[in-house]
Amino acid sequence: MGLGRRMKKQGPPPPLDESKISVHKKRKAGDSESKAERPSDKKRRKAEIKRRPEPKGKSYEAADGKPVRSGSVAAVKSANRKKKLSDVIEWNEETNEELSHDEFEGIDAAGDELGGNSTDGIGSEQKAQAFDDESIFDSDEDGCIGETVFSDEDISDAEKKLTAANMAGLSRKLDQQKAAEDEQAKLELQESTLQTNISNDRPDALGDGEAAKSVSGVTPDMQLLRTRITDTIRILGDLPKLSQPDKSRADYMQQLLEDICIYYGYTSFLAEKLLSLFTPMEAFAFFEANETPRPVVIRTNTLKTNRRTLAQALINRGVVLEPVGKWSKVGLQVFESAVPLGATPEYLAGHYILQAASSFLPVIALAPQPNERILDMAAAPGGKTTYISALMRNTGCIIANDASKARAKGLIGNIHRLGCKNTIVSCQDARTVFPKALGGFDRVILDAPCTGTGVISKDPSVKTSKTARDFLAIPHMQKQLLLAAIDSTDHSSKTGGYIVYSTCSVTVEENEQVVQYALHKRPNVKIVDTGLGNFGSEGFRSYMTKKFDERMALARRYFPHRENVDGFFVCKLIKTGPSKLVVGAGSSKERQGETETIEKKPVTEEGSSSIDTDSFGPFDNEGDTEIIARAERNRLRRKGVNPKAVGNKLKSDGGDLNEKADSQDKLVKSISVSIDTKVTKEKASNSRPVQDINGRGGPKKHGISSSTNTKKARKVV
Ligand SMILES: C[S@@+](CC[C@H](N)C(=O)[O-])C[C@H]1O[C@@H](n2cnc3c(N)ncnc32)[C@H](O)[C@@H]1O
Repeated sequence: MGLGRRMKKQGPPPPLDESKISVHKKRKAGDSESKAERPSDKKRRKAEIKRRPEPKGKSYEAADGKPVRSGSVAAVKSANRKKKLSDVIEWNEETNEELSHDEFEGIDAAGDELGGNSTDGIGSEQKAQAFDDESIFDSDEDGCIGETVFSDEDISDAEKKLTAANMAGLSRKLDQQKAAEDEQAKLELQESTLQTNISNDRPDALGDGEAAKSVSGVTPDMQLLRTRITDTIRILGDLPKLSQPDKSRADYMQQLLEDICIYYGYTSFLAEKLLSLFTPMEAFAFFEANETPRPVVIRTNTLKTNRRTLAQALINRGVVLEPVGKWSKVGLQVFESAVPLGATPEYLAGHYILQAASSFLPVIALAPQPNERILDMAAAPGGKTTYISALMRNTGCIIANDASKARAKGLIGNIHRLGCKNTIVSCQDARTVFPKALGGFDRVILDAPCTGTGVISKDPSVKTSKTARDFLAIPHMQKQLLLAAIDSTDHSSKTGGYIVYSTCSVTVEENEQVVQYALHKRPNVKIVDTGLGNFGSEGFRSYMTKKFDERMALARRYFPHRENVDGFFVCKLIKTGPSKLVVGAGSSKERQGETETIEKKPVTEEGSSSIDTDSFGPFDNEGDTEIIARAERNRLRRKGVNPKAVGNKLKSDGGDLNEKADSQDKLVKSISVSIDTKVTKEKASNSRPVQDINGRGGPKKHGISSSTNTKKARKVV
């Protein structure tokens, strides 16, 4: 379905709350947009609170741990919104401080933009630095020096003009929003009058009255079911006062679980897992948020344009949009579009990519620097790869890997469309290839394959398709991938040594537990601040009976009902020493307490190398020829041809294949040499050791000839 049609059908998505509450907008008293939105928000909250009678003096706990008035999801939403408001204001104020003196100052060359300090480090000092970097890396003026930028900051003339042009669309959006809210308030009012079982102080959510019969029928009455869900949540919020004397908390939780499964269509396995992450009231808000689409967001490709120019071009085509929020200077939120966003001339020219807002965050946390070697382990379709490339201004080298051939095609398409020239695509299982064939990266991003519990609004099939087995197999793979990511990182990188782990899932098994496992297996890494400020919530330090590393709070969690973005987890690690591999359990080496270095650190010109040549070579041409000939015989057999009948030809083919392999060798060698030259030139300015794309280089004194490297490159690239 085209985007335009989707939006027409569903109406405009609610804007990212965060974008509505930036300090800038708050301060602008005359801003019609912020003026227009606040009363309607208030009205909705009022309507929500009004329709649910609250027992006097009772309070529930919101996510921030502060008590809120009981009885309404709106109360939790409101409390969370307030928390977010204060968080964002705090963040924005901090950021503004940074911006006030240097946002657009001193930019006289594209590279300078990235030439600042690393965002990375630890603690508050690091945080401040990270904000600095945010303002440096993520700015709009890339490649468009001298032009006014379209940004959230007070470059108001440009923004005013743009907003004026956009005004009609934005007010239409507000009208629609208001109509939707009125409709919702009406529905909720009707719903509250239907609460037949709240005739006294103790709602009978577990009773077998009419309501219970209606919801347990073949076609349950969804309205009553919803009412029972809200009643149960209310009771769970004040069990001593509201519960029936003979019913326990477990009874109510069981009822809630069953009702949620029926109402929203989850398997009880998944509903229980998700329910366990929140208070019942917040869980309800989460399940509700999964029923509505997140805002459509596009990311400006700063390799080709800037946000203001892009916004203007799209507005001229009838697109209603506004900046995504203070935290990004490249995102635009689209409310309405007269044209399909995936087919505009700007899209085809690579001026933007459709990308969920939360998917920007791992890249911001990665904070790539110019001229670095970066590995994107699971890259397709390339939203993050292309963002990294833009932040590096097409310098250095990104290895964009994905195990899926089909998805890699999309990745290649995006890389070409967006004009990324510092990227090499490989299609391998990252668990086996890295760091065996390639290692020593300055930074590694692992946006891991996951169950997708953060993107249920996009893919509702997750509600029923994920089984207990998935929650064993997928975290297992994530753990393997994260260890490979760590082992592929150069701990002695002068500019980096960082790993970012992210998923679009909200479960603990795929997030904190995976990171905890990696911390246990690799004591040479520790968690550092993501540099994402207070946007999002802290990672869990404990879950049920499990306790995690104290620094897990530095990881960030994002939820659809809190930040109005896809559910996401982002954790940043720093590698402090080389990886050691304890050889397989029970092996003689382990018994002797020996360890083996597996990190493929780049070979420096001066010498020191940690390369274990035995583990990946040498390559055997004769052996290869035999394997190729055998494969050919099998292929012929499958086609029904007797290999012996073409025996002689096959022999000569063997020769041909040898020649082919040789000529391929030459070709790859020349590619390798040209990349070598590129990396050498770029690295020279950083006076870093010369490397080839394998992360190695230098003279043969380490026992690796350049042709060996070439063969390895051929295997991977
Ligand atoms: C969450 S998606 C990545 C999205 C991507 N980072 C982006 O921003 O566009 C996860 C990807 O991991 C890939 N994948 C799954 N198993 C893998 C493996 N063992 N090695 C490398 N990639 C893998 C999948 O094909 C999928 O494209």
